[in-house]
Amino acid sequence: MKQFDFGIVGLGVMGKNLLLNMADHGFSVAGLDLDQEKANSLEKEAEAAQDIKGFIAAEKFISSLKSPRAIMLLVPAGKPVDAAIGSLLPLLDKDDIVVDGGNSYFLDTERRFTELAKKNIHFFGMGISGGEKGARFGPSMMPGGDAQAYERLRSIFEAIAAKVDGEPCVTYLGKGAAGNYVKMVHNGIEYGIMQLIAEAYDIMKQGLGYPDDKIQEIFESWNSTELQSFLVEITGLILKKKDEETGQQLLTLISDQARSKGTGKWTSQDAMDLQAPVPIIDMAVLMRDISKYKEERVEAAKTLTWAGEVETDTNTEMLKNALYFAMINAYAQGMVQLRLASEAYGYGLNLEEVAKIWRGGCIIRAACLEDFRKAFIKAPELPNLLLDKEIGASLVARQKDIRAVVKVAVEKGIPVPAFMAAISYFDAYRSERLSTNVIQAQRDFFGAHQFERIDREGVFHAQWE
Ligand SMILES: NC(=O)C1=CN([C@@H]2O[C@H](COP(=O)(O)OP(=O)(O)OC[C@H]3O[C@@H](n4cnc5c(N)ncnc54)[C@H](OP(=O)(O)O)[C@@H]3O)[C@@H](O)[C@H]2O)C=CC1
Ligand SMILES: O=C(CO)[C@H](O)[C@H](O)COP(=O)(O)O
Repeated sequence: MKQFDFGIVGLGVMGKNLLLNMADHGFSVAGLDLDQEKANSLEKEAEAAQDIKGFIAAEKFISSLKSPRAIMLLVPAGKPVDAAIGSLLPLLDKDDIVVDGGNSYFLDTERRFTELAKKNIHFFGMGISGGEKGARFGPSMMPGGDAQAYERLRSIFEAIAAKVDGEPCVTYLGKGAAGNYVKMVHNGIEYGIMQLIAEAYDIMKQGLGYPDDKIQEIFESWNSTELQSFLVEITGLILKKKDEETGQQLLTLISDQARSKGTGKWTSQDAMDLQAPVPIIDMAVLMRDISKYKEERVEAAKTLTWAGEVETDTNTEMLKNALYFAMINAYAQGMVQLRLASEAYGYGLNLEEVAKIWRGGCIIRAACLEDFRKAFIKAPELPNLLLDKEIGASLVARQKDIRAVVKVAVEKGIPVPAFMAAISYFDAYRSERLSTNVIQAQRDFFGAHQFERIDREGVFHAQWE
């Protein structure tokens, strides 16, 4: 039987393209997937000269690989990785190498390393970036952990990696789960930049009222300036794409509910543990979260209306109103967390009672807690205090003042991140439509992650170029 140099488990977006890339570089490769169609499509897409075979039976796949074996997992992070390892493990031999090329949580990688080491199997995590095209024609790869095992595979990875000035975009990064950790933070930065681009788009669209073709030209031109980057480049291309059926700009038909797979959230969570402030990444994660509250946003848009132009200066009365506005938003956010925690952990919390006992004695006691209590008596299932008629009206009446305070603070260079977070949360929550459709389009462009549309049911993938 033919013996292959390298095997990949999971023939989806990344696995299939990495195998084709390896075959381009003269390696003989085999792939395993649970789905016969995917195994077939791998062979169909290969060129005659390429040495590629697809399998759906783990035994045949494993016995087709040269020993000691080199196998990479490219299956979704979490349980599928453990399931894939579980199915391979009885078939592996001492000194075989298993590389997890997916976006696994770094502590899962540490655990898997320990478990596989007991069986004398080398295991290491290697984050991979570049999406579908990167995998096919040259990704950036971030290995860490077992340095000797990496060394055995280095020539393959260096051959298939992207090159800059002749240097491959892959190098051993450090011990343990360093590879997955670096890729996690890469994705956190990715989230931050995608959110910033979406905001820049929104400022041009809503704030300056530019037509779509002008915004497209601006993004395209920015890519020839100091902003040159993959994400700016693809945004220019995304804005160009017309929907084949309606002839409209496809972006405007994409749902603004942004999906995510976890790496951005983990970046924020671990940054908090390390006391590493990453507020842009935090904001990017929470904007994807807020985007999910579509029904509430549509509802809030009806009552929490914009109050018009703001003052150019501020005074203590305005500051008092701004502080009240921001404080109410802080309570509203905490109450939403309690409601969700109650559902998730089965606490059976009654938020009216929480508001009641917080009215006195505790550090956050305040006159407004009586208003919250009344709001929850009126509507025990109230999803967010901002949706209460009286509370909402009290915020609408004060919004000009917090906007003025933030404006003055920004002009004078005074850090007011909590005031900014309050007004940003309010504005995001009262947005019937957010610019997170840009994020959904970007995710589909680079990673074939698919998107929902506003004019029909289902999930879609576009050929963006
Ligand atoms: N798409 C992207 O842009 C990028 C993805 N990644 C990461 O790479 C990994 C793979 O992503 P991607 O290729 O997009 O995912 P896909 O969902 O496109 O592909 C995963 C494939 O793995 C198969 N699979 C799942 N479990 C097993 C198993 N036990 N044995 C064999 N095959 C299995 C799936 O089959 P089935 O569908 O039938 O379940 C599917 O074909 C993930 O961790 C992802 O986060 C990293 C960088 C970029
Ligand atoms: O790793 C990637 C890109 O570098 C993947 O495309 C990842 O899925 C992106 O994260 P998310 O799906 O949460 O937007």
